[in-house]
Amino acid sequence: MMNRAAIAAAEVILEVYRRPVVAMEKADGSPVTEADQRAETIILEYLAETGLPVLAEESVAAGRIPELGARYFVVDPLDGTKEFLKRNGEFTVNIAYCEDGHPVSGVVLAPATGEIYWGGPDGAFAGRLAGDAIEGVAPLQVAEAEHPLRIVASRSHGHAALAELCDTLEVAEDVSVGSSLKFCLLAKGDAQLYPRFTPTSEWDTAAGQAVLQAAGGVVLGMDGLPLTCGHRDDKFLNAWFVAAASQKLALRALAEMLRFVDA
Ligand SMILES: Nc1ncnc2c1ncn2[C@@H]1O[C@H](COP(=O)(O)O)[C@@H](OP(=O)(O)O)[C@H]1O
Ligand SMILES: [Mg+2]
Repeated sequence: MMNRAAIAAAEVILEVYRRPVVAMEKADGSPVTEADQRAETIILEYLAETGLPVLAEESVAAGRIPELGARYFVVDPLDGTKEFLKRNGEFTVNIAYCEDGHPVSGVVLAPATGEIYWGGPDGAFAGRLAGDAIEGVAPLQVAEAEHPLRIVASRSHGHAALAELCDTLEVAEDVSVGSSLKFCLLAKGDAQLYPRFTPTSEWDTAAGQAVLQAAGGVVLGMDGLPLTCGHRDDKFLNAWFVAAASQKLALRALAEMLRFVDA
């Protein structure tokens, strides 16, 4: 059902993507487009069948914050709006299902390329959209190889500490990519580490986290525990985190990242 909702949202996003796009500015200064809003409306229609609350980026921006119980969805209808506006294809539809604050399952779909990644208790999978169908479905599994280490980072939100971390951890290659596709690169074994030094919201990470966890990876906050959702008092913002192919690698990176906290 989450996959169907994401596919329907992707169709609307592509329709907008094919014509000249006009960006508006949200209250927090970040860009939003007609695609973000229309995609979210469609996803909410699909998820309404479940009767569960939905924490969704554009609804929250408009002041519609649901009362979250133990089970709810977290939605970013268009993650990587900056990449969407740059027309580089690196934007995604994200839907996660959470229980007791933990992302349990999720889907990340890149409309421009048709790549779809999903994961949950039954494992993690990737495929490619062919109309409404998904073809070439294959299981996802992280690749833990620690040397050479491949690191992924935000294309639009870098941080000075990243260069130093790359030196310390003997990183072979660093790849920049927009949006939650970074989690998917780890899930499919193309990279091992995604350290995030700049803020994100829960809807930017929940679906990618579910996919990565289902593929054998981890997403840890600075306390060394898996990231959790539903933090209304923090305005649903995540602090720094690290996503990695293994717990061991995540903890090694965290030890380095802690040196930069408040630096
Ligand atoms: N200061 C900030 N506070 C909260 N989230 C931020 C932020 N700066 C960037 N982000 C988030 O980072 C996302 C993009 O990630 P990346 O830089 O890895 O591509 C954006 O998603 P949207 O495009 O959905 O707004 C946005 O939510
Ligand atoms: Mg986002």
